[in-house]
Amino acid sequence: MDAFALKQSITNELINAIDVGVVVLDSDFCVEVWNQFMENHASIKPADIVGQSLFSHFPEIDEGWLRQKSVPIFNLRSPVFIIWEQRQYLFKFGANRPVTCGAHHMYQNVTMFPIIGDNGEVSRFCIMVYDVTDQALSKLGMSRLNDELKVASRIDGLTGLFNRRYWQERFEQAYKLAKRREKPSTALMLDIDHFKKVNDTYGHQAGDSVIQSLAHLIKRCVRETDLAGRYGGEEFAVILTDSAVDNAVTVAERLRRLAEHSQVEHEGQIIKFNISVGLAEFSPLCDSPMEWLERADQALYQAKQTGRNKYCVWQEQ
Ligand SMILES: Nc1nc2c(ncn2[C@@H]2O[C@H](COP(=O)(O)OP(=O)(O)OP(=O)(O)O)[C@@H](O)[C@H]2O)c(=O)[nH]1
Repeated sequence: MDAFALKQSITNELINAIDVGVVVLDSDFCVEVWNQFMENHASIKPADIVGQSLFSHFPEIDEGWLRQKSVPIFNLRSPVFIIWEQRQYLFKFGANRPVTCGAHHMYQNVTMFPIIGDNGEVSRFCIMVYDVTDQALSKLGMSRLNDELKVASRIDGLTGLFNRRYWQERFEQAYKLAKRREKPSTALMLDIDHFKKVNDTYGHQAGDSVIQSLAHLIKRCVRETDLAGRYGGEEFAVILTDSAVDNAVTVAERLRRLAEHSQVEHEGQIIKFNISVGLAEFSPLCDSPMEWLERADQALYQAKQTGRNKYCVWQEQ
């Protein structure tokens, strides 16, 4: 075997041994080389595809798109890269381990580069297909996990409402928005009356059920665009966006009445509870978000001082 034939034979061996898809196409996208990887994954033998159009075997490949993508290979002699984040795959191959890895198809990174002939012209090009399924799934899994963690870090575990830290973050935005807009918004602070007695009489778990029950009522009464959060143990804060205090008192009264008529069942016992509510409409005179919220808190204090199981609206004096 002469040196050229030896080199040719080694090249063929290598092309078939590597765990990467190798396809050589002429300028009309007819297949010239189809390696073992491609045969294994496409279940098409080289003899059944060489000399034929790639598109006739893979109708799922967008012909116009791939032809357009390959223009720089011929015009500029530059390679082209397609990563799985842009397009999950070029060839629709099944995943190697669909059950254990959880993917329905193989994610691929693809490199296409020109093959320059003896005459210096580019009349064919090579496509290399890399199986990056594991890498893609771990990145996708990681970003899903991050999204879940982000949601979990904002939600109060007991009630499913926003926790205090996230609620405050959103409240600051609501305050800025209220400052810029003409439409009024109203802050509500709610607190369960004599809640210590509920805990002392029925136990802490029963108390938790009461808190959950009130959270459920709040979710029922406010709009999706409103901002509801668990502010402390048995204290909740709600911003009713685009609601003047006249409308907000209707919501507060509905909530108060729902609480008054609700019954929480805990280990065969029926627990009844009441709430007090403080309301304060946004005023441009509030120099900070906390000043606005403190007004609602002062109104809540007044409701507690003047009998509980009622709402009070903040007033200047
Ligand atoms: N079960 C339960 N109790 C809590 C939780 N967080 C705070 N508490 C209890 O809530 C009670 C709040 O009591 P107080 O602040 O004295 O208020 P109150 O008894 O509701 O009285 P008023 O608000 O004045 O009507 C305390 O006993 C806390 O231990 C919680 O997550 N679960």
